[in-house]
Amino acid sequence: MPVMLEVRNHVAYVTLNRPEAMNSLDPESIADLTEIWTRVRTDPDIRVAVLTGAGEKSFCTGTDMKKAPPPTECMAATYLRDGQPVLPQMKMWKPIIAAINGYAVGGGLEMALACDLRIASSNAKFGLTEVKVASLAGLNGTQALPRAVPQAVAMKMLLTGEMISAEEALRYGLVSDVVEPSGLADLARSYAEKIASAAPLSVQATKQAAVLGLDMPLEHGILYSHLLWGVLRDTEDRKEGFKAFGERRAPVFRGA
Ligand SMILES: CC(C)(COP(=O)(O)OP(=O)(O)OC[C@H]1O[C@@H](n2cnc3c(N)ncnc32)[C@H](O)[C@@H]1OP(=O)(O)O)[C@@H](O)C(=O)NCCC(=O)NCCSC(=O)/C(=C/c1ccccc1)CC(=O)O
Repeated sequence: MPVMLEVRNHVAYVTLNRPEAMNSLDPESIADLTEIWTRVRTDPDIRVAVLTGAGEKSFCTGTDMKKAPPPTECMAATYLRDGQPVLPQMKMWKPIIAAINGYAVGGGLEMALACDLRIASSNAKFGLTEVKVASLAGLNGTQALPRAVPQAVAMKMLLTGEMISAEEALRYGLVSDVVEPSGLADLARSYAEKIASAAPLSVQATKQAAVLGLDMPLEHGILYSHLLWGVLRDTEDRKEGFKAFGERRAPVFRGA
């Protein structure tokens, strides 16, 4: 399988599984990802996802440039019927953690930018190298990178195609943690299980408030988040959370 899915303890582990091609995205991987993200978004048993690459060299190097098929129709037809590939399926209120285990290049970095948490192994490298192959970081890179790191750094990366190291990515805030390669999967699992043990509706509403709030004036964002708090106020899980606290026991959340 070009992409593997395993669900354990409410966590979906999504692994790009073409290490021999640096986990680049061929048409089969894109088809698998479309199906898998739909499952992650809709399966009530799944509360959070971890996206990573097989092996220790590469998270994902973007489009498989050796297998990209020539277009069979004009771009207008594709764009107006299907929209963008890959990223729209990742749009969901369940959190996604990128566990970046090596190169995150081109569309690979763009997928990582579409995730909510980014953690990396110390050998990871990050680049939007599309200008070097006569293309453009057209998934979200030209928009998301300048919002994720200082603009001067983003412009250098976008215009020169130069890669940065894990240490630089940590310094610029592109990732929150850098660990030895052998510790990456455990760290991803530990964050994912923490998120999965929290109340699912609360986690999703929190992501929605933070993500949508970024594009709102502050006062609107604050008011919107208060409405979301109100949406959660009457949930069974909030009652359970407060009750469990009083009874000094772990809460049992049901997403209701
Ligand atoms: C990452 C590298 C610098 C690593 O170099 P290294 O020397 O360590 O390893 P290699 O020998 O180069 O790689 C091993 C093996 O893997 C194959 N490989 C690696 N990456 C790709 C790839 N992206 N496509 C196909 N094959 C790949 C490599 O050929 C080797 O195979 P072998 O010879 O052993 O058979 C280095 O690999 C590197 O620079 N890779 C390319 C990175 C890159 O340029 N990525 C950008 C691709 S373009 C893109 O992602 C786009 C996304 C997009 C935008 C908008 C809408 C949809 C998608 C743009 C686009 O598609 O136009």
